[in-house]
Amino acid sequence: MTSAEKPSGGKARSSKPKAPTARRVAIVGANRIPFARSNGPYANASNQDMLTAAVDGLVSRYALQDEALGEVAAGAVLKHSRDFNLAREVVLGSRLAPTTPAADVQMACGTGLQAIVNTANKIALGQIDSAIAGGVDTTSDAPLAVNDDLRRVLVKLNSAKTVGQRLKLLGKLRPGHIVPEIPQNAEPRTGLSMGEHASLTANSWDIQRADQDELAATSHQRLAAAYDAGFFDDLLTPFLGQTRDQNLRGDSTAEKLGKLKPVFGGPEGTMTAGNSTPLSDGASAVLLATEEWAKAHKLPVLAYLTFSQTAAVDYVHGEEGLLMAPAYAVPRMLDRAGLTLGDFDFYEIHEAFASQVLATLKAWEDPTFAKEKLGRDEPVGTIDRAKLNVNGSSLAAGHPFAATGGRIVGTLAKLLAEKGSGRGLISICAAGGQGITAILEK
Ligand SMILES: CC(=O)CC(=O)SCCNC(=O)CCNC(=O)[C@H](O)C(C)(C)COP(=O)(O)OP(=O)(O)OC[C@H]1O[C@@H](n2cnc3c(N)ncnc32)[C@H](O)[C@@H]1OP(=O)(O)O
Repeated sequence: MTSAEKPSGGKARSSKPKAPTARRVAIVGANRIPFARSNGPYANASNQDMLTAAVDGLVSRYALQDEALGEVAAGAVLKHSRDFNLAREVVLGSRLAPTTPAADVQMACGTGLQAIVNTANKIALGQIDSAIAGGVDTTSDAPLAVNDDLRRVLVKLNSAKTVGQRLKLLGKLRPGHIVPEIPQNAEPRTGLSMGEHASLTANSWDIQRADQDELAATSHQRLAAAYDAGFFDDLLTPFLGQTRDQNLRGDSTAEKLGKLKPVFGGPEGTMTAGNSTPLSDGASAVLLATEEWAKAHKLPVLAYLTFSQTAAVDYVHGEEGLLMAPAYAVPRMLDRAGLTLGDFDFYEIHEAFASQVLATLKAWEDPTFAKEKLGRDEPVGTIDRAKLNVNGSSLAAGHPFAATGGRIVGTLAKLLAEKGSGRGLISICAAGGQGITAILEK
């Protein structure tokens, strides 16, 4: 080491450098605002407003006023350019100490869980002791961009030095320049919407309409029952008058859902507004820490985050469905954890579309998928449906993209805390052909 490389302050330390050690990562708490339908009660709320409400809900519940956490990590799928580091803006607008560092995360619908895993890894490696992680999304306040031609003129106008230069540039403006670029719920590389992609997958896996409607009705019924039982009382902060997820219809039945018209896949399609998630607004946040931090703050541990995995599929050149990456991520994660698909008390599979959940379950049960796609002699396994999304999921709650990970982690951590022991599996599909999964244990 040259003298210039020595740590400031003079002598190099004599003590042995510490090797990074894996520490247990505790889920200490979770909070979200009720989810709302697009252009509903949160139509005038921004991503910052909603995520700050979710974070400040944790601050109130766990007495974190002026607390400097190790990090806040969060993101949004759709966000304005003013929110370039949305997480940091949320810290500065919250009641946490402004000295809490913050990082922005983006992995489409995997954003919330990816933010949680990022901070969990830092806690495990001894880099931080506590964190809040989560996500937010609004389809009501989606950013509209000016089109490229107008942008070029405006940028040049900003640096024009003379009146003549400005007038010349203004003379280039055409009526078509004012047409904004509206964000599309579509894959940039295929131009197909998430629903159209899911419909192709539903056809290739032969997913029946009646099974999709049954799954959607169950999601509504279970979420309504969980609200009635008070399950969400300490997981939710009311926001703008909402105390429950606005999309929830506890009286949903497969029969009623069976009457809705197809919205994806043409007139013969099986996917409807009832068995697809609605466009939604909302935010969620999760408090993670070491066991020592939790103990020092006199906070009980709900559950531990023990494993996570990501996977991606080539939906552009290959035959694989856009939202099928969890079918690969889960078996990989099970192998790393030394577990089988049956070794869980709860399964939280994000319901982007009922058909997508059913296609994933079918892939895990399929010997050909196991052999040809996973290189396994046996299928991954079958899930006991009684343990799947026991308190409802995205079809009923709604799906503000980046907020779904925190909703699921909070729900599962509380389920495990109530049970007192056990293990839960989380699986989330994401745009871009990606998937992220995790295991929580108590
Ligand atoms: C992004 C990622 O990274 C990964 C992912 O998660 S992919 C998933 C991303 N999310 C999406 O793509 C969102 C997809 N959803 C949509 O685009 C829209 O919600 C949609 C096109 C499916 C429907 O939109 P819409 O037509 O505005 O729905 P909406 O008007 O609310 O409902 C249509 C009808 O169904 C009815 N309906 C909906 N849910 C019902 C239920 N549970 N029970 C009974 N009826 C129901 C409504 O009452 C309505 O009936 P009327 O026409 O008689 O009023």
